[in-house]
Formats: sequence, C-alpha cells, structure tokens
Amino acid sequence: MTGRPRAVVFDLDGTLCDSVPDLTAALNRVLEEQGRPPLPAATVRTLVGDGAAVLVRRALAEFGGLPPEGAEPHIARFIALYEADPSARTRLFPGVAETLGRLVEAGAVLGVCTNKPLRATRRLLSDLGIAARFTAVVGGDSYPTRKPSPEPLLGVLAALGVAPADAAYVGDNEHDAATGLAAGVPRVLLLRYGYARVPYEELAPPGGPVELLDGFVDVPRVLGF
Ligand SMILES: O=C(O)COP(=O)(O)O
Ligand SMILES: [Mg+2]
Repeated sequence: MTGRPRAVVFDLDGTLCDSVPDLTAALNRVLEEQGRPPLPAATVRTLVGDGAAVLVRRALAEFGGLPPEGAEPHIARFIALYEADPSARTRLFPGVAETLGRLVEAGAVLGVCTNKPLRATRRLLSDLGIAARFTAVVGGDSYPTRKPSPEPLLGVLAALGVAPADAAYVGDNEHDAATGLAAGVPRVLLLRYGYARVPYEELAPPGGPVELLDGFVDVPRVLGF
C-alpha cells in the first residue's frame, strides 16, 4: 500500500464501544434464570471476542458446568435478551464518533467486522448513532467462519470493493491481529484499551505489521489521514 488506505475496517466490541456492561446484564439474566450466581463484569470481559455462543458456553462451562439440556437453549435466550437491548449501558470509547466522521470526510470508506451476531450489531451501531458511517457491516454469523478466519474481513472488503492491499483493519484483540494478517491487510492497528487475552506487546512485535494505539483519535494520523 502506498500512502493512506482506501478502506478502514473496524472491530466492534473493545474497539468502537465498551459493550461489556450490556453483555454482562444479558448473560447474568440467563444465569439467574438457572439459579446460578451472577458473574462480575471484569470476568465477562475475559470471555468476550468469539461471539455470543462461545460467550455463553464459556460462562456455563467455566463457572458451574453445562446444564443437562446443554448450552443451545441458553445461547438462544442470551441472544434474544441481548438483541432486544444491546445499548442501554454501552458507550463509544472517547473520540470514536468524531474520528469516524473525520475519516469519512477525508475520503475513506469504512466497514465493520465483528464476531457479534449481525442483528445485534446493526441495532447497536444504530443506537450509538454511528451506523451511517459504515458502507458494509459483517457479523459473527454472516459467514460459515468467524474471526480469526480471514473470511469475514475479506467479505467486508469485497462488499466495499477494496482490495486487502488497499485497506487497514483496526481491532482490539488477538483474533483481530490474526484476522488482519491472514487477510493480507498491510496495516493492522490494535487499541490497547480493549479486551485482548494476550499481552498487547506480544501481539505487536517491533517491526511487524501490527501496531498498538493508546487512543481511537490516533487512528487517522497513524494511517496518514
Ligand atoms: O465476541 C463478540 O460477541 C464480539 O466481539 P468483537 O466485536 O470484538 O469481534
Ligand atoms: Mg473486539
């Protein structure tokens, strides 16, 4: 890529918004309905990043074991609860709305590539007032595979009509680093305020294509806008 990218694709949870409070609320409703104790938000934060089904499976399996009926009905219940109200306690990280506006004004086309189910993703982007910034949005259930597979990111870029070589990907965790690299995107930025389960320094060895940022407002400068 010479100069600034034509497209910038963003992860959602832990990158654009702090969604842990609403994920925690929906998850704890599901646990409460089974007579299980609630999980603190700090624990739920460590379970996010592989989509709704894995979030519920991890919560059930790691904290009390699978019920006899299995995880499926509880996954469905969680998704229904979360989709109905994904934004009551969820906030954009500082500078996100303004920075997305700057990028669009500077001529970038923007997309979202998240492991969150697509319906909840669309509703959350709309509730947060940023849906119109994105030309293409892909969720964890949009393709047969989800991140760290490159399939969803390649799908967003195809929808945007931009080659991976002309794009940047901005995320917050180990899956985002792996996804960006596997898709052949030359610039991969990670926000170090996010929900990674691996130390950020390990995800971005010096001299490699993955770069660490402290704040969302740094995205345009780092990408040459
Ligand atoms: O795990 C999820 O539901 C979504 O996480 P992501 O937006 O960081 O991909
Ligand atoms: Mg994330």
